[in-house]
Amino acid sequence: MHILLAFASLSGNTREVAMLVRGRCEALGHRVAWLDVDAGDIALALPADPPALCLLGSWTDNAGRTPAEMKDCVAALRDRFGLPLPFPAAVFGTGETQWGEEYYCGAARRLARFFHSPYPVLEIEQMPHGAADTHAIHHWTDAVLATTETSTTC
Ligand SMILES: Cc1cc2nc3c(=O)[nH]c(=O)nc-3n(C[C@H](O)[C@H](O)[C@H](O)COP(=O)(O)O)c2cc1C
Repeated sequence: MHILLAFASLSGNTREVAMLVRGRCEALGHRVAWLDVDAGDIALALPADPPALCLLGSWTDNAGRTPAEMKDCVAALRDRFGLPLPFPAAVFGTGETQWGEEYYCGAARRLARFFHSPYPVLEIEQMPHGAADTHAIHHWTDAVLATTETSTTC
């Protein structure tokens, strides 16, 4: 499958998760377009053709909010492909429970709601630590890919 992986990362935690997700997708033979939304003009970096699947990753800003750069990415996706998106979106995020359960990974939860994501949200506390987090990331990626492949083939 052709997959778009777009992420926002202020200090590197979400980028680390994104790298593990990309590695897993590529190991399973998928083509991943990598989009760091902080790196420049998002509209220019978006692929012209719709991908089979979009993976969105974000850190969470103050009190459960979506960072501005990720909001720009959402607007660019809307402008390029229309809403609802003609492909599914799966969302992962990093956050810190010290902000309170209601705000923990709030951006990832908001994005999943906004795009009516049919997948569970992957939530990682700060950066991925050790085998348990790596396993959770691989398990989530595998489940998203398997569900998408099942729903796009007959
Ligand atoms: C100003 C600020 C506000 C934050 N607010 C929240 C929050 O409401 N909920 C949360 O889960 N994490 C919050 N965090 C924590 C970050 O989302 C978390 O450290 C994340 O892993 C950072 O990811 P990054 O390294 O990819 O930028 C906040 C961090 C900062 C700097």
